[in-house]
Amino acid sequence: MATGRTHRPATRSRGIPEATVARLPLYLRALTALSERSVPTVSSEELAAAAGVNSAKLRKDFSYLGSYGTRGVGYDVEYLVYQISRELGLTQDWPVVIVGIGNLGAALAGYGGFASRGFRVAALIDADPAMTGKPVAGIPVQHSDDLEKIIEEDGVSIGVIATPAGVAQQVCDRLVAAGVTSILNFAPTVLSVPDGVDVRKVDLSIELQILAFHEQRKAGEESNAEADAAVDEETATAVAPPAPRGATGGSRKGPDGDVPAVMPA
Ligand SMILES: NC(=O)c1ccc[n+]([C@@H]2O[C@H](COP(=O)([O-])OP(=O)(O)OC[C@H]3O[C@@H](n4cnc5c(N)ncnc54)[C@H](O)[C@@H]3O)[C@@H](O)[C@H]2O)c1
Repeated sequence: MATGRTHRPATRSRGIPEATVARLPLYLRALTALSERSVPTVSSEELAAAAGVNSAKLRKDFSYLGSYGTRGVGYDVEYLVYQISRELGLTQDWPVVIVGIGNLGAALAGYGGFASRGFRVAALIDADPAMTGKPVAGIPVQHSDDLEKIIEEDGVSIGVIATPAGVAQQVCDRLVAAGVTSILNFAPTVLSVPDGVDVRKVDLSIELQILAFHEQRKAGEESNAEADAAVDEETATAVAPPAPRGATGGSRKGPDGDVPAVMPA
């Protein structure tokens, strides 16, 4: 089994911080939408809002690209699309293999967003012999015995793992040994890779768990607020002086006669 770290240093060789690299796809997505609407320029504030990023952070990020915009005009949308695409290495075609063509792998194979962003699905690989030759999203599935040959022939450097967790490390090791240097891992397990190999992990259940945490906290805040209001109300009732007899609207008739009105909290 391969050993080593799964993370790169915080900055890349060209001095762009990893956090900035992680935001570039967000800018690109927002800019692509503007470009499709033929919007020629955009202010840092507008683009930051569209990308869900703080505008000062955006200006700092763009300074790493050498892009400063024009005062009063903003950034040239088409040029920024080109600059960010170039920085992310999207101006070239990236053949990708997907390993594990079950529910998830098949859905990923059919996802048009890969191709439109320059990621060509070069091969679909699965260990189940019954799937060999069957087309998924128009691509025939190939058997995992041929994994090394497929990677070499297609010059693949990016592999997507959508196998069960128990075999993910073994699949990862084979991908890496065959020359893959970037892995997108959907299996719920931590992969160990040698230096020089990048792993990105996608786990929707972790995202849901984080949302659950926030939901719980919001619910806690609401019930605390309700409890506080109830305590305030009780305190107010306890200290409220009896309403003067005969005060209009300040008393109501109960079965035992006049009942003191509750003071508003
Ligand atoms: N990250 C996420 O958000 C997310 C979401 C859904 C599923 N998953 C994970 O993705 C993986 C796949 O889920 P699924 O629902 O598609 O499962 P699935 O059982 O439908 O598909 C798994 C596929 O992997 C193949 N396979 C098994 N061993 C293999 C090997 N050694 N080499 C190549 N192929 C192999 C199987 O034949 C099968 O076709 C699981 O690990 C699951 O936990 C992750």
